[in-house]
Amino acid sequence: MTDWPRLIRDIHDFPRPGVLFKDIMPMLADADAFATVIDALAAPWRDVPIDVVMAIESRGFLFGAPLARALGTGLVPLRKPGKLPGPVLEASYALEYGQDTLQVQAGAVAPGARVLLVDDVLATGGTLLAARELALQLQAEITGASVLMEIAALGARARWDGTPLRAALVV
Ligand SMILES: O=P(O)(O)OC[C@H]1O[C@H](OP(=O)(O)OP(=O)(O)O)[C@H](O)[C@@H]1O
Ligand SMILES: Nc1ncnc2[nH]cnc12
Repeated sequence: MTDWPRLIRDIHDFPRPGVLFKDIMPMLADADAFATVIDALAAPWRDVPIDVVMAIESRGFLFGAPLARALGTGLVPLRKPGKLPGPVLEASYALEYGQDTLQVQAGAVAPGARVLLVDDVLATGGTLLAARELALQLQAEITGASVLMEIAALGARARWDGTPLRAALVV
């Protein structure tokens, strides 16, 4: 099996001074690593009923789409403002190095749909909590969340809602 974590680079002071940025691009470019990572993300959910993967723009799309295929679910993208034709629901949030807003199309899933939230990096958790808020606005049932990498020192897990939160790698 590929030692994929070694393909994630630490970049100091990006995109802002003081941030240690985890650069996943070399890992994505490696065929074995990418395949291993998608398998690892899918493994905890194989026997869990899930209707839809909700993936967060933009790096979350890189994992959400293949994960949805691996699990045989639908895919609902949560997008940055101005990308989705309306009507849309939205949630604004702070992340490790800025502020942003996510949107989802109203009615994107039926009330009660079982949703898995997917992103690449869990840092402060602001982004994932905004995704959760959108799922709740849609009256979805949050089955859990999956991320490639959790930066544990930033404390997101303590802010999470208690549903299963899986990380393929914790640093
Ligand atoms: O846990 P948090 O502190 O909220 O940070 C995590 C988020 O930060 C990055 O997104 P970014 O907004 O940089 O967008 P990108 O995926 O388009 O690069 C990353 O892809 C996560 O979505
Ligand atoms: N330190 C970090 N590295 C990569 N992506 C991030 N998103 C938020 N914080 C991040």
